[in-house]
Amino acid sequence: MSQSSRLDPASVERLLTIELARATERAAVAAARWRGRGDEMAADRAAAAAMREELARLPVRGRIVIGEEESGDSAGLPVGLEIGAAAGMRVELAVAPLEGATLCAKDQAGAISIAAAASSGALLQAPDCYMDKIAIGPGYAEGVVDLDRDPAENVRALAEAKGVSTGEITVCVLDRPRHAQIVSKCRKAGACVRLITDGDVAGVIFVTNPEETGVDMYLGSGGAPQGVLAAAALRCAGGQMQGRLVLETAEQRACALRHGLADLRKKYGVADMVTGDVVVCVTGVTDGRLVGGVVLDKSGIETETLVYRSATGTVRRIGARRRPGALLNL
Ligand SMILES: O=P(O)(O)OC[C@H]1O[C@](O)(COP(=O)(O)O)[C@@H](O)[C@@H]1O
Repeated sequence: MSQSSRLDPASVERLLTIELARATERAAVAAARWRGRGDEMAADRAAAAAMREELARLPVRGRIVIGEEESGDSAGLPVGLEIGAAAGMRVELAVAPLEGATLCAKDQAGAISIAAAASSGALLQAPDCYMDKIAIGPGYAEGVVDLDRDPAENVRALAEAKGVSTGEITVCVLDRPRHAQIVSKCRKAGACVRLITDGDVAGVIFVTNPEETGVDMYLGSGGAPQGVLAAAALRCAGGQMQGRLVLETAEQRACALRHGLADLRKKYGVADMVTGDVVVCVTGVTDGRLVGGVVLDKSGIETETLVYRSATGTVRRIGARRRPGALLNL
């Protein structure tokens, strides 16, 4: 009998908090070797291969539901891949071995490695399309902001709920031409807009800790798979999020239907995107407001990882230091 089959699901889930951290740590270290080298693909590939090796050791029967689109790379992490060492509990995995590949390639702040594990059927199988997103942190009444409201109205409602002026609200937005309206409306309402060039998973997660990150609200469209990863973190750390798929092509619509998403205009809340308990790990690749980046030097390798667990709402910050050369067997 394998070890995992002797463990009850709750114990497996607790074990996953550290085992999953190993996977994001290892991917982050692999990606960090490519920081500033201008090669996004190489950084992506290195992170995926490293994460795959570590996920293969998980004491579960895992299946990737959010991952890479079919790349044909045998070391990658495509959607549908069955992975894990044991024949025990079935687990769904959502992964972005390197989220913010451009940030990594340019050695800019905010590149992370992220993975989430949940029980079978718990994660929304978002197709590879955009998602319109709005998110705020914990402690507010449900519905204080809404995806279908004007950005200025959302800024005013959040300021009122927070008991501050709109000038004290900071909205994080991906710096894209498609967001020009959102940016100008938020600014006109008096809010400060923090533009990020990439990495909206971290952008959304910022709202869970406004004291540290300075971000009260996230607005705009980014990847739908990234939306599910961010929702998983919010399921653990608290906060509200709404997301709606932006299905522009017939292929994307067909893919959504194949994944069982019958209502293509549905506004998903956190609990719709992640319906059960989840564990989420985020390791920094480059320095960022959420986590510090990998430190690689003669004396060793340091990583910083945030580990979120929805069952208890625990958020751990794990700093790890390894001997030089310990890279391949973290
Ligand atoms: O660059 P686009 O097309 O606006 O897409 C936005 C998406 O790209 C990212 O900025 C980076 O994603 P990658 O790491 O896959 O390049 C995401 O965080 C975001 O959801």
